[in-house]
Amino acid sequence: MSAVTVRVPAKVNLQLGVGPLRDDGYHDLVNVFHAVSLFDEVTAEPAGRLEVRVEAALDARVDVGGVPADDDNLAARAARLVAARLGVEPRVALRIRKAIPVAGGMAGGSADAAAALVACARLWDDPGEPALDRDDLVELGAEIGSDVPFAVLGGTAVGVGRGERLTSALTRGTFHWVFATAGFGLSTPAVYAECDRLRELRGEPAPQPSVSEELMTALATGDAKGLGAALTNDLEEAALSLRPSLGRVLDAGRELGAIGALVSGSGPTCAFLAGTEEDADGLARALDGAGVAAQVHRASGPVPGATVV
Ligand SMILES: C[C@](O)(CO)[C@H](O)COP(=O)(O)OP(=O)(O)OC[C@H]1O[C@@H](n2ccc(N)nc2=O)[C@H](O)[C@@H]1O
Ligand SMILES: Nc1ncnc2c1ncn2[C@@H]1O[C@H](COP(=O)(O)OP(=O)(O)OP(=O)(O)O)[C@@H](O)[C@H]1O
Repeated sequence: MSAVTVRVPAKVNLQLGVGPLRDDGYHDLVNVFHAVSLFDEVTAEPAGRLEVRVEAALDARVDVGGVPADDDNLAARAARLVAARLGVEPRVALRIRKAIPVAGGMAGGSADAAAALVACARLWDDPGEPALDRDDLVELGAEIGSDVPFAVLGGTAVGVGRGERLTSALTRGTFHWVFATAGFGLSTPAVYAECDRLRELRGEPAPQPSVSEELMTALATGDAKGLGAALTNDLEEAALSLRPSLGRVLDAGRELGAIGALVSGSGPTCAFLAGTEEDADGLARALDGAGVAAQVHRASGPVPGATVV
């Protein structure tokens, strides 16, 4: 087989309930993932050895400077895992075209890992009698990072454990989003640590999170207003504590008509829900004009996970 290209979406967390810190350094979560139409592409092509090339997607003003173009890239780790599982050498050139903001809380690195899992399995597995199915790739993804399994699956899903044990959620229709990126990144471990610190400061025991019924009902009935009201993120306070300027971005989105607003995952990207596609277009233009964000993107969800194109 020659080259395989896989398209993979970004995510926003519709509910991020953070429980106690576990002995292994992770937190128990209730993590409602939602895949949105902001895509990276990974092309895998047979080569003499494992190589990684990272570039910004055409028309995307993504700064790829901080993304490793070596073995540390999560996509390279994914290629090695698939090769080990199939008993082949990881002789592949991975070309990553990024449109998902880097270190933005939208799981860009995890998305590339998921795309590489799917692409390398397609390159190396026996098409007649595949050794690895989608579920195996979801499982392999958990060895790379907590967000990787969802990027393989896509759609909307509830993640428990550290976010890697997934169940698809019922949704109706399409939701329209606007994303405001920041000119800086936030480190995921630093944001979780800040969440713990703030809780300790208040003497507040970490709650055991549970899935929001309001959220599930809004998703199942396609109720954008209900969804906007039910969005929650336990990491938001921590992200705002580390970067108070994000508060102004959230306020601007709300004032300009968003029906829901929150920090995406560990931030710093802020996510805004609009009632209709037209509303989202208007909100994106207004937010751009307000000059509070580095970049403003329109997207919709749910969309499928890593898919061969
Ligand atoms: C913030 C989210 O993006 C929301 O989906 C994820 O929880 C983070 O997922 P991720 O980037 O794939 O994170 P991983 O690579 O698995 O873990 C990076 C670090 O984040 C923290 N981490 C992550 C997941 C989790 N359930 N609890 C944690 O405390 C830990 O410090 C961990 O060392
Ligand atoms: N393919 C990749 N794309 C982006 N970053 C990568 C990749 N591989 C490794 N990294 C590293 O991971 C760090 C976090 O990048 P990423 O874009 O995944 O953050 P994020 O979107 O905040 O993740 P999450 O939402 O899962 O917490 C980067 O600073 C970079 O050093």
